[in-house]
Amino acid sequence: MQMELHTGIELAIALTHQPTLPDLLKTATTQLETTFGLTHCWALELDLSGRTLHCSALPGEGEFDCGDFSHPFAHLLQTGKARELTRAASHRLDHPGFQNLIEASKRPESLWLEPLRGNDGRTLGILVLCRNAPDWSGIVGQPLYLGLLQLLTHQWVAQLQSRDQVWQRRLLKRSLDTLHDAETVRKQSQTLANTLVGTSDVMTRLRAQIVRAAGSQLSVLIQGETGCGKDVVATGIHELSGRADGPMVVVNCAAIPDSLLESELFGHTKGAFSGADQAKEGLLAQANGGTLFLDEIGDMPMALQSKLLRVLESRQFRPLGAQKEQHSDFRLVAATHQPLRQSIEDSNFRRDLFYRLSQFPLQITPLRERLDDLEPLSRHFIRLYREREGAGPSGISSHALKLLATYDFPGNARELRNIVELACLQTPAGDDIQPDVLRLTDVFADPCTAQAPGAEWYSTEAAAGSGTEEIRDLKAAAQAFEAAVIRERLRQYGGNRAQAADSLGLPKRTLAHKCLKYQVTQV
Ligand SMILES: Nc1ncnc2c1ncn2[C@@H]1O[C@H](COP(=O)(O)OP(=O)(O)OP(=O)(O)O)[C@@H](O)[C@H]1O
Repeated sequence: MQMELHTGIELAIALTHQPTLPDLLKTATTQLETTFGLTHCWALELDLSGRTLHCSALPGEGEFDCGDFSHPFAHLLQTGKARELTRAASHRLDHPGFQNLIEASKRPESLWLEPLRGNDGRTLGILVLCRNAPDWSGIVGQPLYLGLLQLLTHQWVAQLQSRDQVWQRRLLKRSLDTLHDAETVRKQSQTLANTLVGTSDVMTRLRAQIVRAAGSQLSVLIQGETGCGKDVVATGIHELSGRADGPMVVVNCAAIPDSLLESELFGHTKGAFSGADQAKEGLLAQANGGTLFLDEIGDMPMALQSKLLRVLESRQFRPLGAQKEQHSDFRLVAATHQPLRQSIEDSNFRRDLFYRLSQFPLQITPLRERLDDLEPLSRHFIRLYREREGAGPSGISSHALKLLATYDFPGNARELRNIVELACLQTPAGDDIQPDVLRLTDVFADPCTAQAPGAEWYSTEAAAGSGTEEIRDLKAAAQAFEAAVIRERLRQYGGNRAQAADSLGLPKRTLAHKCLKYQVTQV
């Protein structure tokens, strides 16, 4: 009796000290084997779904489907009653998993199958006791055996409960993380809304995407029509990123002549080529620790595209004339108004570079497809005008907004800004902009066909000094004049940009950029 008590206490201590359920089951089965002289003891655990019994100690799969009555465990779980299974009976069952268990138990003479339930009523699993003697009454009737089962089920339930708690905690943490993530995105999107204005659904989604892009190190490719805000988006990415304190280096690939673009990007040593009197640090090096924004990437010459691809793979580059490679840690943002997939088809853009650039693609919807943004954008441009000029209209009337909504804005937000600024000039300070001051034809349109009131001030005659009284914004007038000259010259050369550029003393690339900027597309 003393001996039995001693064994019982030792077993109880061992069972209560197991940190996990597998440890508990391993200890319990080993203790049962040694205490009751069993050849084997297996513990089968019912999974969370309640459909499968698992026994990790068994070789092979060790899984039993609770709906499969070709093994005895399904029946046992259904009745909830313990029973003996003789060797003869066990041989008749041809379930492969069960035969595997019999084999691993060295084909014992008798098995005792004990279903286990917790005191909270849930089914926990099954104990399989094996020995080479019939008649289990000497074991399963013993108080030590019954006490052990009670302790085992108690500990088993406790383990499941703590596993549930860990699981619950994990679930809670995951949902808190998601909430926290959503809150960060919401706050940063709100900040971004001060510069990237718009209340349309697409704009709201775009801002959230920008925040996510900013939080990653992925290369971003921004695509969208001219004037739709690609620069604003690129700046937003830089400013919301961890590199905001570093430099943002902007390169307009369309504005720099082909022959200079490579040395501008990579830099050069002194004497690397004729005219290189001084060594010059390239823009790649200058972007170290910050963001490199390659605008109009679609205009990058093919030869340079291969070199850029190599830089993007290693962040290593060699300045022209240099012996050694340099390293620059920059984050790349690229933008284009060109349909790059078409350029790839036309063999003007490298497919591998496209995939490298567009790890995080962002598409900006044209303004005409997000008319909800017209009002907030117009008010934003009026505010900017007032801040710059010190006075201006207080807002814009609903009729004026209705008129704006009828226009399709080929020049997108840039064109809206020009229209609003021109209207600001003609609206008394403190009033609202009215429809009659909205010039809804392209201010850079052909002067010969322009319908807008006052359009004549930017005809080529303006250059001769006549009709300039109405000019209130010299910069806009000068740009309009430039656009008119380019358009005329292109017409003169039948659309041949090389000849038109030559006749104006401009590199072809500069002319191309100006055409883009002023939307000179047809001649
Ligand atoms: N959502 C916006 N909120 C506030 N300003 C905007 C927005 N979109 C564009 N703008 C303004 O419109 C003008 C043109 O924008 P931006 O230069 O970013 O366009 P872009 O797509 O880069 O043009 P391009 O194709 O010519 O390079 C800028 O003055 C910019 O500040």
